[in-house]
Amino acid sequence: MFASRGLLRSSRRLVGGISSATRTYVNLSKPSTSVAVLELDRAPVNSLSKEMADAVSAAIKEAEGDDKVQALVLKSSNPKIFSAGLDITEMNNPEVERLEDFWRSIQDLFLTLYGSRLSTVAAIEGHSPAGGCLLAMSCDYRVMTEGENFKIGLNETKLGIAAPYWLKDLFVKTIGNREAELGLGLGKLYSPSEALSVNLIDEVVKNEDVLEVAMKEAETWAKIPPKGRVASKVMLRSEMMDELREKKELDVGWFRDFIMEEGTQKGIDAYLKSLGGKK
Ligand SMILES: CCCCC/C=C\C/C=C\C/C=C/C(=O)SCCNC(=O)CCNC(=O)[C@H](O)C(C)(C)COP(=O)(O)OP(=O)(O)OC[C@H]1O[C@@H](n2cnc3c(N)ncnc32)[C@H](O)[C@@H]1OP(=O)(O)O
Repeated sequence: MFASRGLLRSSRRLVGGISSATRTYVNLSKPSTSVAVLELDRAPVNSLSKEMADAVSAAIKEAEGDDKVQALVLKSSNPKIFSAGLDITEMNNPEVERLEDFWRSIQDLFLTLYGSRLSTVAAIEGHSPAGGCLLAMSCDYRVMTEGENFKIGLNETKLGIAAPYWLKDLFVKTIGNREAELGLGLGKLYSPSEALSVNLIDEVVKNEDVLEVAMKEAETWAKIPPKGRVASKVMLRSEMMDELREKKELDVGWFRDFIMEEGTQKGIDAYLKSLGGKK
């Protein structure tokens, strides 16, 4: 069971020290010996394009490459938006090859974050729909800023699309089957207090406290001896990860066929135009 690929990843290939390394779309820093902070920084809404997904995966691997680092806080440079989810423009009238590569990058990001040897704490600043919720649910602990207008959840059905089976599985694991049926079917977006009540998040805090609370939580996780902690994480997460690894290309095909359908394209186009009322 412990042989699950990905978790307990070798760090030999990876860059060692992290000193406020800044790269496109993400900022990686190490404010304490054992905790790294990965800031999502793709204006205006931290949507996940292929390049953004690749940048986040690379930064997680870089943090893992420092043997002293045991925990990672995932935050946003935007205090009102953690992540608006997948970059919808990637799915709007796409080139097929690019669409498939985009999906592989999203799969890899999920496998990298969900399977990280690091304890991961999401500091959810503001909105976190769909792919944003995926990022948050892939972490070990979730702290969200208060404000009932902020929303988190899986709203895919409202765009005329469906969450892939592995995201559905993650949702069920996080909030249970009945609430997932309601949440997925209705494309429900939860306020912080609602999200807390269904265990989609673990804590609601004041905006100004979110990073401090997340850092404190990360320090707590970082103190747990890693051998047992990582082995426990493998036991809890490897089955889902192994299944996706086996079905990766099948899943790419399902995604491509679903997105390329004329009806899906009409729905995505209409949704994109409604956003901000500008497109
Ligand atoms: C059975 C087979 C299954 C196959 C699987 C198929 C598909 C499922 C795939 C994966 C699951 C995950 C899916 C997703 O993540 S889809 C994305 C869902 N996200 C959303 O619905 C959020 C949309 N955005 C918003 O609601 C708002 O932008 C906000 C986050 C609440 C912020 O609001 P605010 O008022 O501050 O900003 P604007 O709305 O004015 O937006 C500013 C600017 O950004 C553009 N934008 C917003 N979100 C996205 C996005 N996700 N992708 C791309 N672009 C986005 C918006 O259009 C504005 O642009 P403009 O040029 O007009 O300034």
